[in-house]
Order: sequence, then C-alpha cells, then structure tokens
Amino acid sequence: MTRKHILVLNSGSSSVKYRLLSMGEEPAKGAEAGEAVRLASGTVERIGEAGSPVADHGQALRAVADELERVGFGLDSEELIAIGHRVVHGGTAFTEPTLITDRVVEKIKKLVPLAPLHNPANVEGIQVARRLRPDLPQVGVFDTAFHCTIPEAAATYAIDRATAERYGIRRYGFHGTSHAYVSREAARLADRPDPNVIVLHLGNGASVSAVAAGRCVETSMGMTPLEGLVMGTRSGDVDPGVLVHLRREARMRTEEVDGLLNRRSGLLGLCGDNDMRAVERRVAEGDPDAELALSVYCHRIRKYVGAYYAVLGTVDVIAFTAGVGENSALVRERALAGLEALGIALDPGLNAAGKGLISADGSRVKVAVIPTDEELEIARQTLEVVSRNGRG
Ligand SMILES: Nc1ncnc2c1ncn2[C@@H]1O[C@H](COP(=O)(O)OP(=O)(O)O)[C@@H](O)[C@H]1O
Ligand SMILES: CC(=O)OP(=O)(O)O
Ligand SMILES: [Mg+2]
Repeated sequence: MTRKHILVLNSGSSSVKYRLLSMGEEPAKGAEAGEAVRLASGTVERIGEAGSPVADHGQALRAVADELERVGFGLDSEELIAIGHRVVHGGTAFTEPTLITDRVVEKIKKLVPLAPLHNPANVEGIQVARRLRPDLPQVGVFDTAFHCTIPEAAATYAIDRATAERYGIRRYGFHGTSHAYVSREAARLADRPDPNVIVLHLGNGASVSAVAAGRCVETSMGMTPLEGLVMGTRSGDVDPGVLVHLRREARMRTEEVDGLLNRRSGLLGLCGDNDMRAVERRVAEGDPDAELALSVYCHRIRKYVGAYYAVLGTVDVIAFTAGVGENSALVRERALAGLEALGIALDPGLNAAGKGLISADGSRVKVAVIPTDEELEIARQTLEVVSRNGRG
C-alpha cells in the first residue's frame, strides 16, 4: 500500500500549528480502517514577538521543515502528496476546499479587511509553503465554507441593502471545519437519522452553530470573527451604538475601537485574565471580577442555546468542544443549569469526568463532550481535493 502523507498548516497571527498525517494506512490495532495516523505535530509560537527567535512566518515554516527532517519526514519526501492550509475567511468566493493557484491567493488577499487578525497569516503560510515545495498541490480549507448553507434570513444584516452589497456586509460564520467535524461526530450519538445538533466551540475564539441533518442553518460569528459569544479577548455581541458612542464621545480612532473589541475585551477585559483556567481559579477564591466574567460568559452561551433551540424547533444533541468546551465542567454546568423544562439535564458525575456523553439518563436532549480535530478534517478534505484532481 503506498503511503500518502499530508501536511496540515494552521497559520495564526503569532503561531503556526502543524501536523503530518499518513492517510489510509493499514489500521493500527483497534483503529478504524482507513483512518489517518499522526506522524508528527507541533506548534511554533511567538512569531514576530520581541525577543523571539522566530522573526516571521518564513522562519516559522523553515523551523517546521527542520523539525520534520529531524524526525525523518523531510519536506522533500516523495510520500508527501499535498499541503492543506487552514484559511479563516473565504467570503462568498470559497464554499469548498480549493486547490491553490496564484488567482486563489489573490482572492484570499482581497478578504484581509474582513479578517485582519487571521487572513494575513494564512496567506503568508501559503506563500512560504509554495516556495518550499512549488511542485506540490496545496489546498485551502476555509473556516467559512461549512456555513454557506445558512439561509438568507440568518445571513442577512437588516441594514441598507445597497450599502451591504457594496461592502460585502453579511454574516459568514467561522470555525466551520470544527463545526463540521464535531456535528458529524455528535450526530452518531442521536437516536434518529438526520438529527438536529447544537455545537458549542469554546476556544480562544468561540462560536455556536445549529446544524440540521448535517447542514448548518445558523451560527454566532458574523461578517468577522467578532460577533456572538464572549471570547478570551473579544467582546462578542455588543450594541453597535457602543461603537458610534466611543467614536463620537470618547473620540476613539478606528484602530482603538478595533483593539478594544478584539484584543482588550472578553474575559480579559472583564477580569484581566483571558485563560479560563485562571478565571476558574480566581472564582474558586471568591474574586468578584472573575465571577462577573464567568457569569457573563456562561449567560451568553445559555442565551444562544435557547435561541438555536428555537431556530431548530427540536434538539437531539448539544456538543461541547475546543479548549474550554472540552475541559471546563464548570462552564458546561453553569451554561446549561436549570434547563430541565427544555429536556436538558446534565449528570454531575459524567460532566466532571468530561468524556463523551455527559447528560443524565432521563435527559431528552443528549449532551456530549466531543474533542474537535480541525487538522484531521483539513487533511481529509485536502486528500479529497487532490484525489479528485488526479494528483493523489
Ligand atoms: N483545563 C482547562 N480548563 C479550563 N479551560 C481550559 C483548560 N484547558 C484549556 N482551557 C482553555 O482553552 C483555551 C484555548 O482553547 P483552544 O481551543 O486551544 O484555542 P485555540 O485553538 O483557538 O487557540 C485557553 O485559553 C484556556 O482558557
Ligand atoms: C476564526 C477564529 O476565531 O479563529 P480562532 O479561534 O483560531 O481565533
Ligand atoms: Mg482552535
């Protein structure tokens, strides 16, 4: 059996996460046939920060290449058949994983104003990887793609239509690769075919999606990854009147408002810590700022669960995922407490254990902790594209 290796790159503003996978190998004992085997993975952090040895994404990718070489899987390997890249904003142009060409790169660049924290790093990663292996197919997998099925009623902001059209103002949604993977896993837990699922992706960025029979019908992030839930450093929903007020009364410049809402808000803005572990520690010590931050965070989740319950009409599975969702029993407990009348009840012991099903026996809605795996999903989609193009 020939081995097909795929390298996945997730280039963030200050880090590059990488994973090398062997796709469709002879299954390891107990694993599913045709599943991927992880050969190497890691993160290069603090890119471009003061005192960091990694000045830019070029250096970061060279560090990744060196590390792969060291563990016996150099970038020049013949078994490496493609590189898959996470790209955060695909706009309306990219609704499917896409083979990267010069034209595709140009289009991703055009979307930078819609995702200024994310798309520039994605473009950098793609360009450096193409220089290192110009002969290799590279595939972009877009965070927005899974949400392209959202109906117009949910995707449209109620503002002047001509202005909205001119500036590409509509709701796109993000973390789609994670929502796709986790909703598919969650659907397996349901007692009926084509179930309705609510996915809570709670990481640094955080978003909710409502998925009906495998299709996304609503999600909490909007034109940019700022709308919706409270995040580590991002505010999530605020009255847009707040922006006008800050510009007019506080005389804040655009960059200041941007910095306030994207980098100095969320948990960090409320209590000075953006790491949920630190927030939880302080809550246990009775710190009132941390308590407020946690309660705003959990209240917002609860509100969205109720809203998406109404959007779907009925819910079969609620899935928690990503750093906070997978690890914080306290957040899960506080977000869903008192919802027995909606058929949602956690089992305290199972919630504390935090693996798989965590709902009580009699809970009509199943609640589960499902670890996300964006890298595996990107690798699968990358393999599909190269196979379709006869390159794999
Ligand atoms: N044991 C834990 N308890 C509570 N929160 C945790 C725990 N482990 C990680 N987290 C939270 O997960 C967050 C990161 O989530 P993650 O999905 O890794 O983010 P991203 O991929 O967006 O960088 C951290 O900021 C931290 O607050
Ligand atoms: C789109 C987004 O918010 O991504 P992240 O959670 O990686 O910041
Ligand atoms: Mg993440």
